[in-house]
Amino acid sequence: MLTDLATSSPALAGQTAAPRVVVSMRHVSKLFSNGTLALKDMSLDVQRGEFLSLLGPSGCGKSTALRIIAGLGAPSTGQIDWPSSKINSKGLPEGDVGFVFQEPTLMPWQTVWGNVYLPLRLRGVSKRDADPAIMEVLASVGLADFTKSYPRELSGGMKMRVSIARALVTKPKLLLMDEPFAALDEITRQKLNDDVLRLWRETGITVIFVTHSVFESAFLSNRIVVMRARPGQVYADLPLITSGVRDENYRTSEEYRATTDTVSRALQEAIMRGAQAK
Ligand SMILES: Nc1ncnc2c1ncn2[C@@H]1O[C@H](COP(=O)(O)OP(=O)(O)OP(=O)(O)O)[C@@H](O)[C@H]1O
Repeated sequence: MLTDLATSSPALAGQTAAPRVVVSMRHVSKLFSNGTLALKDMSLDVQRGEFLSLLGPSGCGKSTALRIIAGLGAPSTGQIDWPSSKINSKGLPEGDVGFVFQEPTLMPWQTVWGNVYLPLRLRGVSKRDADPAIMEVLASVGLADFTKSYPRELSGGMKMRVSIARALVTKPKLLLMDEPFAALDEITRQKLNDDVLRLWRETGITVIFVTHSVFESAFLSNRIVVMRARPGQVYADLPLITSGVRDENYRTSEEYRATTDTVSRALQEAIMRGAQAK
């Protein structure tokens, strides 16, 4: 029998309430000052507990959409709504959003502990009070034994784990990830995919994950939003159903292969539409 991955998540199993919208893009367009229309009339409701991938060709506006959701850029027209969050004076849900970029952007002069402390320090939390949360999140990403290490002593994958821990230490409701594993080798990438999926299941956090990779999006997501370019828009919105846990066996299953076929086709169509609009 087919089961939605979200309902097989222990963190979500007890949540019987109707899905709630965490963030909503309403007719968002973005025209940059150089005349590039990066997004045109993009609307998207992200439901609580979803693992949603934004997939699309280079330049279709994935990062622009994510940055607008994060408040790192304003829409030219349209708006972002946070129906289930308290909003601060800047129109943002204070403390409710974590961001992981493609580059880990760690402070080289700080230890792993010090880097993960940053968001709590900015909120005025003392080192002593912050320590339990930092140790917990570092354990959850497998770095409990590296608290005193400096970034230069870590591998690329470990640096990315620090970046994820830093984004999670404030326990945000929504985690935004912009091609976080694109620069990593395939084995490290698969391991981090497993870890992110486990963290998602354990915490019930909502994730928006930007990627170019059909395989990565099909492995991780329970919803894939395929974007087309020129202008950036939603081309297809694909709910993903899986019969069980997404693990090593799933990677080689017929079900995964069929899913990647479907997603690849949608992406090819989206690319063709973008090319026709050139
Ligand atoms: N600050 C900016 N000023 C002008 N144009 C920009 C700016 N940022 C992005 N763009 C343009 O907007 C379009 C969308 O860019 P964006 O980075 O959002 O795409 P993307 O889908 O994330 O691409 P990629 O997958 O290659 O990272 C591109 O044409 C890009 O050149």
